[in-house]
Amino acid sequence: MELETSVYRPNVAVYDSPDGVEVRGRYDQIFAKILTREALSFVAELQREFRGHVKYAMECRREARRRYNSGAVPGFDPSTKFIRDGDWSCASVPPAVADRRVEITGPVERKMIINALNSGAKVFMADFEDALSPSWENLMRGHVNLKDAVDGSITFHDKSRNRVYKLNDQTAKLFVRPRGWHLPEAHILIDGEPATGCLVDFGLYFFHNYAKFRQTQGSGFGPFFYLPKMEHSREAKIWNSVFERAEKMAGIERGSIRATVLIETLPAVFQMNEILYELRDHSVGLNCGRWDYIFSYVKTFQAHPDRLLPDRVLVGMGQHFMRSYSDLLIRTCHKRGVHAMGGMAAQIPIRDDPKANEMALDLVRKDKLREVRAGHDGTWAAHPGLIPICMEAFTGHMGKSPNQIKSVKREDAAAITEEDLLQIPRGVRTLEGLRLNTRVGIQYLAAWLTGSGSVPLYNLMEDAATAEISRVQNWQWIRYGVELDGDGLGVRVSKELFGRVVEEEMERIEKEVGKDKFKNGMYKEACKMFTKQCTAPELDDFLTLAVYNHIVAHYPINVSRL
Ligand SMILES: CC(=O)SCCNC(=O)CCNC(=O)[C@H](O)C(C)(C)COP(=O)(O)OP(=O)(O)OC[C@H]1O[C@@H](n2cnc3c(N)ncnc32)[C@H](O)[C@@H]1OP(=O)(O)O
Ligand SMILES: O=CC(=O)O
Ligand SMILES: [Mg+2]
Repeated sequence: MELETSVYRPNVAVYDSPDGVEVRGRYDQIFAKILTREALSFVAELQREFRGHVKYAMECRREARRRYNSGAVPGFDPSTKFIRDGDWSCASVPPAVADRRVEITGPVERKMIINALNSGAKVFMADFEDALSPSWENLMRGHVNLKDAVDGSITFHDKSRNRVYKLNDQTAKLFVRPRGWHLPEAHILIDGEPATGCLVDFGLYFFHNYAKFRQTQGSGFGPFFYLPKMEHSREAKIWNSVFERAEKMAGIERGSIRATVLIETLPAVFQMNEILYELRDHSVGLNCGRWDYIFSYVKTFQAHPDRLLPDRVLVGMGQHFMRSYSDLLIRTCHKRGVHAMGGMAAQIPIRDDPKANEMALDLVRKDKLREVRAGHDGTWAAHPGLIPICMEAFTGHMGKSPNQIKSVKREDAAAITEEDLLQIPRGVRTLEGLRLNTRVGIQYLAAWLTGSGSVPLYNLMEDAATAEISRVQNWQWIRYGVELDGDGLGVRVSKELFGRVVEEEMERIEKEVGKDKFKNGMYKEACKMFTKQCTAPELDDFLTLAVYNHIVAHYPINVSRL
């Protein structure tokens, strides 16, 4: 089916919502097929059952933050040592997803979904998180797209190129990543309060797709999910209960739903066993979400001026704290019988410069070889053009084995300590680092405000996680007036210096994107927001949460009911 959303006609119809549920987003007949009374009732049930738990978990995050801000550092929890030391395993891996050597990721856009499913990757992670700007239109179209993808009818007609896209006979297995616990969905009010974004994402997707998915993709299992940005196992416990609730509603076996948790916050690295334990009936492993992890390192240590990061480009997987995290993740997953997934190299193909392209591909190749040799069972690709390289690295090492869960134990990683996981990254800080953060942060935010959650910038993939690093690093450097020691000039970062950098980088952006795009895009608004966040006395928790209201579009309702 081709997706054609209706032309907006104000106030002609409203969604058929159950009691206590108010949909404030634009009405569209196509969206109404997703926002059915039954599906909304399911979302409302989830919201009512779990909102107290979610609020408590968010309060615990704030409490932990207060402790870190008073000088504490995260570490292993003595009270859950029995879980770390215990002899237990997760449920066995469903055959449909035993082989996950290359997974492609991307936002839930129609053409991207078709391209990703056809890409030759084993898995496609359809993203409502880092790669999506969660506007009402993006979210609802995303659900329509996923439903069409799961039932196999999805097509897309690119009119400018007169090209029709449809699914191949063989496609990647679909995983869906709902938003993190922290993000509200302001277009759906439940009992007068914005719904929890991830419960909307999960609830709508699950409700409409579980039956078909299990039949066609999961060989009796599924649906499959990726779970982002958790900080503690109590958050995994909520997800486990959500899954059990959904399985009960659907009348399917407990343990049908499976999820891979991204370890992408610093506190969560100390909770990997505990997270797997909570989800042991529903787990298919952990993934190294390296970009959010770096962001989280800065956020966790926002009040620790002795733990400043060097230039963003220097914080890679070669840093001791990053390597330790990846090694410990592999050991933990394999001990518990599940996949240890690698992460995303940020390089993407460079079409107009063969030499630069070869260098970019070589960086990806090296990153993937490092991952597979370390024992990872699979990895992420940001772009279809990277899949052959990722495949080659993983297949070259693993051969026909679907994964390395049983063959690579990494017992040596048992010796990794809290100090290893927290070791301060090494490297210099430069004015160019400050400039690049500023240029990337502003352009990313401008894209996000106008509906794109992942964009190519300076030949790299940028999304919410990578842009967060730019924001918090600028904040940290300004807050502590750090010396730019890589320039040899002894310059310290100040609000004044940052102000000049912003002005100059805005001029550069205008030159690079052209006057028209600069005028019609939201660069000036993005600049204001980004500057405010970088110079705020208190660090905002999330870039996207702080500016979310700018993409909320409430439509008046109740004029007539169809
Ligand atoms: C830190 C993290 O969370 S990582 C996970 C979240 N981030 C992501 O998922 C980012 C995914 N990647 C992307 O969004 C894109 O690759 C971008 C934005 C970086 C670059 O996209 P583009 O500028 O469209 O790339 P480009 O023009 O080279 O695309 C060429 C073709 O590949 C397709 N393509 C590019 N990336 C993807 C993808 N990830 N999935 C499916 N198709 C893709 C394009 O749709 C285009 O298709 P077409 O030839 O049929 O028109
Ligand atoms: O979600 C992935 C990350 O690196 O962040
Ligand atoms: Mg992430």
